[in-house]
Amino acid sequence: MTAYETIIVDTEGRVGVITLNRPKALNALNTQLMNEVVGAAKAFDADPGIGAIVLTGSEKAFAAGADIKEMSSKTYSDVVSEAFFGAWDDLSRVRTPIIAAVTGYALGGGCELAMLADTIIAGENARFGQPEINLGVIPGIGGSQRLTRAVGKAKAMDLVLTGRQMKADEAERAGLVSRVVPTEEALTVAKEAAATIASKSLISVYLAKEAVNRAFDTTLTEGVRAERSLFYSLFATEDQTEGMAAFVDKREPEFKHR
Ligand SMILES: CC(C)(O)CC(=O)SCCNC(=O)CCNC(=O)[C@H](O)C(C)(C)COP(=O)(O)OP(=O)(O)OC[C@H]1O[C@@H](n2cnc3c(N)ncnc32)[C@H](O)[C@@H]1OP(=O)(O)O
Repeated sequence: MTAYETIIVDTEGRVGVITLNRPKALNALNTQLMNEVVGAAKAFDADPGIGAIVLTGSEKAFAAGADIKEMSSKTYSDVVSEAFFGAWDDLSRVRTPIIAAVTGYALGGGCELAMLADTIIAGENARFGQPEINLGVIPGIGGSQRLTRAVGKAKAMDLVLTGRQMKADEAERAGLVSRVVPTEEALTVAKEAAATIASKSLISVYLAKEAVNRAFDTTLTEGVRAERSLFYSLFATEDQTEGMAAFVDKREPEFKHR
């Protein structure tokens, strides 16, 4: 069992749960927390017993951004030589689907961390924003890119340039979050969605995630070609045989993840 100081790690069946746990600092993302979250996510990803990951915070704050107190004294040479925030990029290489259950503040790096997940389920009290402009900087964990892809240029410019906060209902209309639910239900709904994903064939889940992500970094023609190739490859798996046989036999499939 790995001991963590800034997160709580748990499993429920085939679902891994990572809870940010720096309540006094509204889950501000310091270097230790970054390394712990990334380490826990990678450990879940390496575990074939885990089929989906839920990432969450507290009711008041998913995360109020990068730790401004840690960041405030850094110089240009510090951030370059440390490759500051670089470890967060590892989350985008996790193949196991990650669902962010967001309640409260998801600001700056908090919003960027939620967007590093594959989908976001928000409580009604969630507040999203990229307020870095108020600190004399800009987003640094992919916010200018992922937010723009999620909500389009007009709203991304609005949020990044004004630093204003966006409520959950606006975030849902804009396409940033997949569902808004009562605040106290957000974690439960996220865990249920994760359990549903974890009940599928892990191989098809990996390839489904890869196919959707292709849409963000290639042309439509190349993306459709990549999807077709991934689709064909699934006909080499036992789970495709089982999944289709189960439908024909009118029974539930028993996936073996191979
Ligand atoms: C990663 C990059 C490059 O994209 C950059 C960033 O992420 S920059 C950070 C962006 N986030 C912010 O600018 C939000 C900063 N926080 C706030 O504006 C407020 O805390 C709030 C609106 C989220 C909540 O306000 P309130 O309820 O009044 O609580 P506070 O008293 O302000 O906060 C409680 C406690 O938490 C500490 N805190 C909050 N946010 C951070 C943070 N981002 N970094 C470090 N510490 C944070 C705050 O200082 C308070 O602690 P004490 O000072 O009382 O010990």
